[in-house]
Amino acid sequence: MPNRLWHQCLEVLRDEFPAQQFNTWLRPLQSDHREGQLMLFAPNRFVMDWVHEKYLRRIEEVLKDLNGGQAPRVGMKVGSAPRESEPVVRSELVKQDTGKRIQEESGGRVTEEEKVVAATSGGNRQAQLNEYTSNGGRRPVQVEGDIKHQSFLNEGFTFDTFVEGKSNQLARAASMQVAENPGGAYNPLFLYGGVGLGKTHLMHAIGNDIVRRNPNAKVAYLRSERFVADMVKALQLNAINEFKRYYRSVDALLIDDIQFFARKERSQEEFFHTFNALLEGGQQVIVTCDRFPKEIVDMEERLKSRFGWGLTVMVEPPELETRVAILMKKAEQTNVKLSSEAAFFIAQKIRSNVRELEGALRLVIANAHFTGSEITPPFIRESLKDLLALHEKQVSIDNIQRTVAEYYKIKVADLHSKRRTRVITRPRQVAMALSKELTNHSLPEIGDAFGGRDHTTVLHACKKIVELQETDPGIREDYQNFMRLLTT
Ligand SMILES: Nc1ncnc2c1ncn2[C@@H]1O[C@H](COP(=O)(O)OP(=O)(O)OP(=O)(O)O)[C@@H](O)[C@H]1O
Repeated sequence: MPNRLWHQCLEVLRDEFPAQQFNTWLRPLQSDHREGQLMLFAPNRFVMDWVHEKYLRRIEEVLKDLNGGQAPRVGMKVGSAPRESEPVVRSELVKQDTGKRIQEESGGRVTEEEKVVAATSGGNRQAQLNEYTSNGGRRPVQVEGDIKHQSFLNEGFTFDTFVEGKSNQLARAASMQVAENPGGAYNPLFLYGGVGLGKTHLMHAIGNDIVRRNPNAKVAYLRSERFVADMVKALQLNAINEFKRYYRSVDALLIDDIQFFARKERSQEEFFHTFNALLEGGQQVIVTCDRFPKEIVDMEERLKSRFGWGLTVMVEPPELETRVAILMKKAEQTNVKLSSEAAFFIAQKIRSNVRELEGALRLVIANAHFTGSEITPPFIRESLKDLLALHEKQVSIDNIQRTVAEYYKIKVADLHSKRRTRVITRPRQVAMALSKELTNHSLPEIGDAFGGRDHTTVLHACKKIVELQETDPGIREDYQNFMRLLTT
């Protein structure tokens, strides 16, 4: 039966919850609606428990409203929806494979847990938790040769050296869980987000922690290009079976920047089978990417769908306090005294990503060493002169207007015009708020740049956008995208 009801419910929830929460917990759910019962399928036990605890009540309310005041019975299961009832939803919603297909592709063994939760009735939570424990034994690991794959891990990237903030809290917590219990509830773990935000760091931290807990664990870390190169070499040398055996023998496979698999069909195919074999064997897979799985272009649907079976978590750009904390931590690691005033000054100037933030700090420290100076805001301004000039040059009002117009598919001239329809005023307000945040122009200067508007109009726009970011997940997501587009 078509899942129109669930589709409509998702559309409502999409507007109610922040994009990260929606993408992590609600978007991956599949549904099957028949005979007055709506069954929701979660990719794993953890997601099921979380949804059950945090969102189910709201889901039921929305369904009731949408269904003319009559709530369907709602159940939850770990697994995939039967094929014929896959959701007829907007293309970007996750569409996953059926249990039947897994069975065929994984040689007849279904690995998912099929325990049903009486989702509506509150149920006995302890009993539920007890029910979810069976996931098959871990396959004994055989490793080819004596290659020490741990050596690919950067030992400096640990949980201890990773600074927690609102932007990475969930990703860090999930990563720590994976390190504690590899091959367990979050398999695969899919970490995504913009460049230089700590995805690789977290991935290594997991690998390092797995090895610390179990020195015999075989952890393979590699960037996706390396997987491709290894495979090509194996094909040339007629050694593809060894290649397969090797990658299927590890306890944890960590693949960085999976987006580079785009258009590499054979590699995707090979990875798909490796991936299945590992999940089937209870071995951990961790993947990082610069975007949400569904948004990766030129990647096979079945692979993208498989990424969503475990936990998909976004790493966001760090907010000011986290940037300050990161700088303090990095300075401490290099035994450099950095006042909070100095850290704050750098963090305010460099907003793009952590890699740039580190680069700026390195530059300041090196200059301080050479000149024997104290690290003060004027000294920092001088040391980072070129870098800041570059930033200021890049983020001009012009640039903001072009980016915003392109994003919302309107003309730059519309932003200057007197037109007051919603499709124009909202982007105009967003562009004004961005100009205030990212440039040093005054309110009257910004007003001038938007067709000679009064500075109070600019002020109103800035307030409005702050307000909307609190209440409208769509605007919040747009704004974050702009910050990323304009500052990285
Ligand atoms: N929260 C954090 N605490 C401490 N250091 C961090 C944090 N986030 C990022 N870093 C540091 O920033 C640098 C860049 O991080 P990393 O290489 O993990 O980024 P990434 O998200 O994998 O980027 P890319 O997509 O370009 O590979 C690293 O040196 C890392 O240690």
